[in-house]
Amino acid sequence: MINNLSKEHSLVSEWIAEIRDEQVQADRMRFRRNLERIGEIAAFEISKKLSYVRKEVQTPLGIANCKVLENQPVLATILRAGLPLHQGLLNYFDKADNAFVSAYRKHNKDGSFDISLEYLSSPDLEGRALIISDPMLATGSSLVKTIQYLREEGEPSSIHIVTVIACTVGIEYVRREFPQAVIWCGDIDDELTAKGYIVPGLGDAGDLSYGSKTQV
Ligand SMILES: O=P(O)(O)OC[C@H]1O[C@H](OP(=O)(O)OP(=O)(O)O)[C@H](O)[C@@H]1O
Ligand SMILES: O=c1cc[nH]c(=O)[nH]1
Ligand SMILES: [Mg+2]
Repeated sequence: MINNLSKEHSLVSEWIAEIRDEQVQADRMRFRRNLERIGEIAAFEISKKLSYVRKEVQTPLGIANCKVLENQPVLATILRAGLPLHQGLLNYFDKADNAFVSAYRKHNKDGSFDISLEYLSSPDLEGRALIISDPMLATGSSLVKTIQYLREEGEPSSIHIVTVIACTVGIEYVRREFPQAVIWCGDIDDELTAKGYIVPGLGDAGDLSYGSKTQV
């Protein structure tokens, strides 16, 4: 299942226009904050799909019958571009547990690349709602490999994928591998370059958030 957060008119469209805009991108703080804001909106939408239990809360004047999350989700993200989006999710799911994975494109001499996964820090995922964020879903290889890796830490009760710009081919790959996962995206683009960049996309989300890195 796929939910496009800009299908309805909302501020998400305005923030996506800003993160795509090469002039606005010069302001790295705004770029990161816009990713974070989209994470906050995604958290609110996902929160409507989770389970709640009744809880009696003592107010200064009486007892209120409230609803609270039955279980806290696990928020996972992929270093490094995932960090601002993850922070947005964590701003709302403030009691969540967290998982971090390092996945990056290791470039070969012929211009092709493999996804290198070197670091994983995760709680037991058995029976938990897993919300995994990465702003760019291009070929889908990073997400697919990351989810395979994370599932070794236990089988989640549900998987939500939060991304900002998703490419059609990557969405299809992720859906084939994990038909049970729900994808939340900010916008969908159809084109992918031979080097795996989304067009029009926004460029390199990691570099735009944190600066360029030496080629690996
Ligand atoms: O769908 P895919 O084709 O796998 O591409 C998407 C991945 O590429 C980017 O990370 P990148 O490798 O640029 O690392 P970075 O976050 O350090 O910039 C992005 O944040 C995703 O993790
Ligand atoms: O277009 C793309 C593809 C992968 N990663 C990015 O940051 N941008
Ligand atoms: Mg990058």
